[in-house]
Amino acid sequence: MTAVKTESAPKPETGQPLLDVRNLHVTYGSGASSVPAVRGVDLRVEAGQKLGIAGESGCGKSTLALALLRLLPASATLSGEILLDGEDILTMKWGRLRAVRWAGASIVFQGAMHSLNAVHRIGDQIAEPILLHGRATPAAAHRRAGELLEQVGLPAARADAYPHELSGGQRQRVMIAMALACDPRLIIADEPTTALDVMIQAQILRLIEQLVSDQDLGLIMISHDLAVLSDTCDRLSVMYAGRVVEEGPAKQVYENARHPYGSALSAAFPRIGDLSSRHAPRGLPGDPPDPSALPSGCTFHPRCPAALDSCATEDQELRPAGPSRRAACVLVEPEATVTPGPHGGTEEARSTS
Ligand SMILES: Nc1ncnc2c1ncn2[C@@H]1O[C@H](COP(=O)(O)OP(=O)(O)OP(=O)(O)O)[C@@H](O)[C@H]1O
Repeated sequence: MTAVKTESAPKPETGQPLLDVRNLHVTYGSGASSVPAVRGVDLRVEAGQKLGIAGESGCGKSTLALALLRLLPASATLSGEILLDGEDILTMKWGRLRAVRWAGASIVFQGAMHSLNAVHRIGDQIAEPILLHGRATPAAAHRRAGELLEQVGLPAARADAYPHELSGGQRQRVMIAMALACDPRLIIADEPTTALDVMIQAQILRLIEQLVSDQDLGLIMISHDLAVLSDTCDRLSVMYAGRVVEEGPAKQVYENARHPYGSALSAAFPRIGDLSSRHAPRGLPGDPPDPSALPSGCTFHPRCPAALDSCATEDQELRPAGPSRRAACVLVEPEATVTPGPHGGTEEARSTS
């Protein structure tokens, strides 16, 4: 992985956020076969704030999550800034980066069975980052592992179990305990409830919410499911083809997306128990583009039911779309709403008030 410095954006006037990502680009490979997976993403997370990142498979969400802690393979080139408490992760020396991983920010990956080591007891696995960071003696680290298990709703005695002795939901709780082991300020959860059944999914989401609020942590939660994110998070960023195309307060983005892609994604993911006409599930035809062969103009235009002729040639930047909201669509004005139309298209309603 290569980090390339680019020109800094101006510093905000107000207090420094916990995480401030500026103009982040990630490209896999080089030359004609390069894959621009993340293209100029800006994000901010304050302590105690929960940011959801939504988008279909292939939109660059996991690449973004891994980039935040420089966990990408060597073929990835990064540029921009990732300021965690004001320190740039991209230019950090290795020693400092090792200290920041787990203790500054930690990641809960999807699929706990693959992330846990099958041949080690879970208590040892939770204690490992504590020992690696020299935070405690082996005995104290194991005591702490038991406390962490209790914090995530498991008996401390489960520390002696192997991963295969636990259910999927219990293993995900272990992953969360491990992520908390070195008292990070930011948790990045990449599809933390994928592959869990709906009841367990809800329990894990409530657990994450509780821990984040009790410990005043920042949270980035990644999912393709806009309904889940809108229930859990304060703000949402919707990604398409490596870019954020819409951002704003979570419930507003879910209920009344301004970008036709946000609108289509919210229609595709109804809330459980909310299959009213407003949120009857509707499929979004087609697939996100191959990042190595992006369409011209707005990358969503080939799938967009509201596309104008100009969308095939003119790219759109994020623009204000209401208080604390932005969207990258030519149809969007601060007072405008783009709502799903009766046939799966979108209708634009501009308020004159
Ligand atoms: N190691 C890699 N080398 C080359 N291309 C990659 C690599 N990892 C991911 N990509 C490509 O980068 C793009 C973004 O992938 P990424 O996994 O970040 O998307 P995603 O939105 O997280 O999707 P998913 O939810 O399926 O994980 C995809 O086109 C993917 O094929």
